[in-house]
Amino acid sequence: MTITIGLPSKGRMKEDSSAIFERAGLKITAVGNDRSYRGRVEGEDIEIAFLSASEISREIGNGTVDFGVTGEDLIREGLADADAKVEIAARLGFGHADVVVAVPQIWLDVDSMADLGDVAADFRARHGRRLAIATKYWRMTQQFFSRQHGIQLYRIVESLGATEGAPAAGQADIIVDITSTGSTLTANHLKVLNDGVILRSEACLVRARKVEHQGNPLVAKIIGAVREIL
Ligand SMILES: Nc1ncnc2c1ncn2[C@@H]1O[C@H](COP(=O)(O)OP(=O)(O)OP(=O)(O)O)[C@@H](O)[C@H]1O
Ligand SMILES: O=P(O)(O)OC[C@H]1O[C@H](OP(=O)(O)OP(=O)(O)O)[C@H](O)[C@@H]1O
Repeated sequence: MTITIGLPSKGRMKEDSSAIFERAGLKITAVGNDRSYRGRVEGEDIEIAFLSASEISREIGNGTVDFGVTGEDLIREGLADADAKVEIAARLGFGHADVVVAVPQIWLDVDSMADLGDVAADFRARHGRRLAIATKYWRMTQQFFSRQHGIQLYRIVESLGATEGAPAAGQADIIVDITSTGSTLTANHLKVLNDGVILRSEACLVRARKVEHQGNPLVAKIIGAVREIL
């Protein structure tokens, strides 16, 4: 059985992902010319599909690829019931970023999710509408606010980019977004709530849970080889 691995074809995870496999002794060669989105691992029955980090999460979820390297945030956001569909086989130590709840710095008496719950509860009475949260992480936001913190009175405003600018632009009151150095949040006068880290994400080797993987020596070899160099 040929094993297919999805690796980032572009973006911030591209170089480190391919390098991990090389270091693990799985040397990737492109099939066709340099612009090809298919590759192979030399000497093994392994195909490489070069895809974007978000496509990789989707393709592992539906089992089109057996393994992939992508951010845990994209797995948890992209897939309902992620743990049933995929296994995080290894955390790779790059692509670190936190998915966080951030509010305007001028909200001086809001430092925690409990404080934010109080704000949300009387937001409509004060402002005539629900608290608006700008994010592209709507699944994680709903889980964190509704299930973990019992906050039900809010509205999600889908943001596809420049999310940190949404409060100043009047599109939303607060945001849920990814941060690494924190400089974009600071530049936009936002602060992370002290218990507002939803997920500490990093690049992961992720496996689609498939019955045919059980007892497959190549599957075990890939996981073993990657874990060994971490
Ligand atoms: N500073 C950062 N900002 C955004 N994402 C980051 C950052 N640091 C690490 N990441 C991680 O990188 C991954 C996204 O990478 P990238 O933006 O290259 O993906 P992509 O799917 O190709 O993006 P797009 O399709 O939006 O161009 C996510 O898993 C995210 O957690
Ligand atoms: O905490 P920081 O180090 O400031 O990083 C966080 C920012 O970096 C990313 O945007 P980027 O400009 O890379 O573009 P993208 O949204 O297209 O990935 C991300 O969406 C945040 O806006």
